[in-house]
Amino acid sequence: MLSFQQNQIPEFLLHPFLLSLVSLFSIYILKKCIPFKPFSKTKRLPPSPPKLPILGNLHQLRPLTHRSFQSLGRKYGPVMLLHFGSKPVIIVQSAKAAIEIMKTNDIAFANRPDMNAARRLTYNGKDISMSPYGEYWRKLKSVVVIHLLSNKMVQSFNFIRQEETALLMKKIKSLSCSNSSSSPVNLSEMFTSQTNDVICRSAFGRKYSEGEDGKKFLMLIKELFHLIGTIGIGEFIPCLSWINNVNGFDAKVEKVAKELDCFLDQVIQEHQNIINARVLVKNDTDTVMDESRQNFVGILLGIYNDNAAGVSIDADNIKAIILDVFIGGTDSTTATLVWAMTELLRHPIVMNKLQKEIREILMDKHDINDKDLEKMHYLKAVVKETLRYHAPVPIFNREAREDAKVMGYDVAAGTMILINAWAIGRDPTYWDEPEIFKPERFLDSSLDITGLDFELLPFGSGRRRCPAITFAMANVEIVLANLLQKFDWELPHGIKPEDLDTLELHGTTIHKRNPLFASPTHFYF
Ligand code: HEM
Repeated sequence: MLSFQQNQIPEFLLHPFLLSLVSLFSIYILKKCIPFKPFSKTKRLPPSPPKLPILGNLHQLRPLTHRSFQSLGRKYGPVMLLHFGSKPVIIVQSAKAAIEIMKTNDIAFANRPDMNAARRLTYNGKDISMSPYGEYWRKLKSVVVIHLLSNKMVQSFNFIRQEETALLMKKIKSLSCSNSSSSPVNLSEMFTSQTNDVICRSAFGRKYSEGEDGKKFLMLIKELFHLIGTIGIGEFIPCLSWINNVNGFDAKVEKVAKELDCFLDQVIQEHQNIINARVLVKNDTDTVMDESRQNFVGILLGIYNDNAAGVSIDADNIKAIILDVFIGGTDSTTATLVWAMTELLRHPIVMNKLQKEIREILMDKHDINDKDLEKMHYLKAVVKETLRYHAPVPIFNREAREDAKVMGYDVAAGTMILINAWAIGRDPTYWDEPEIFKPERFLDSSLDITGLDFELLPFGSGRRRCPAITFAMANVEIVLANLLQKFDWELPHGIKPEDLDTLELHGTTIHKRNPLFASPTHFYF
């Protein structure tokens, strides 16, 4: 995720020099020009750690924010009030409180916080993830849910997943044959390119991993991730907003936004040209539309050209939706695959049990389809446990549209809400031995990941939940099933399973900090 969650505190904000500088000036500025706006004294506010003037509680956060929140929550409870500079932020870290946000008061909390850089990068919030709740957002989300990511559409992209996974297996096989048996392959790198290729083909109808244009686009997406995950200091401390200008952050946002726009214009124009040319040659609009509507851009252009009442969209909508697909889909899916394989390598008994299930169901069948995956209950349990234990989007955000109450506390309109799905997934109130990776916990359980069970929220819940659960899971499952059917895996250089690191890299999506290497041996069946 969705990487739209602006939860990452920039490192420079935590730099000791800046902290002391800001603290020194803070009392002066506080007296002179910053009228703190506390909620009314008559309101019942959530517990809150002591805060500094100007910085609020920012100095108490570390780059792995989900872990900072969890440890503060142990002291201050599952609903706590922090201040990011002058901005009040409520941190939610229990399933009970999450229900009140995303079920009981879903509409009251259906906005996203408005952040300058993210807004600029998403066509002024014309995308789904940033746009405020309302008619416009509803229209866009229904376009995506009905036309791009419905079960039928996800099924129709099965051939893309199969082809790209087959290529991945071929690559691994050739590396495992050419190398000595102990030579490891970089699974992190391979998952990144498989996921990018599947999303590119679904979105654009072709891959962009080769060729100069494509490489530039993938670089731009990388920069986009970085910028969206970094909050300019001025968002929380308005009197320091000039820093974004001086340090080049604003200019960088502008440059990336323009270059992405240029690239997407080109892609849309190419698609429109194909549609026009085919109309001229065949003069058979229906056939032309059917052929061109096999990828997201084609489908969206079809809606744009039809201009049907109620679902009309403009060119910026198309571009913003496509960006959402990349921002939301690439990093989170890759991270899920890397964490799943990491845990399987750390737990050989689980890996063997999963291999047994997959090989028994498939026998000597090479191509794995959605029907085969349906039968793989242990695989589904492994994926759920991965999403619980390593929620790829550990924190997602909302904003209160009106005054509301959460667990008896008053929350003022405009307050930012951060839901720590990672901490909820490890809460001992709901989970037996939460710090242990144990897929068996899901075998006799009806808990699901679609946002109905609030102790497990990898995709969020309520109106703003992720629209791509089926799309994302289909790719994760097909890759894992193939990897484990076709290869046996071990850790390189005699690393013991318990010594494989699970260090995290901070960001909106939590990746494994060090790339995952593992040694494959081809399994003949
Ligand atoms: C394992 C993969 C993924 C995970 C863990 C994930 C997680 C999330 C989360 C936690 C949210 C916020 C939900 C909320 O606020 O309640 C979200 C929203 C979203 N995701 Fe995903 N996501 C994944 C894959 C994808 C993919 C593949 C796409 C697109 C093809 C996508 C598109 C979106 C969009 C557009 C939103 C915004 C929805 C809205 O604001 O209404 N995600 N995702």
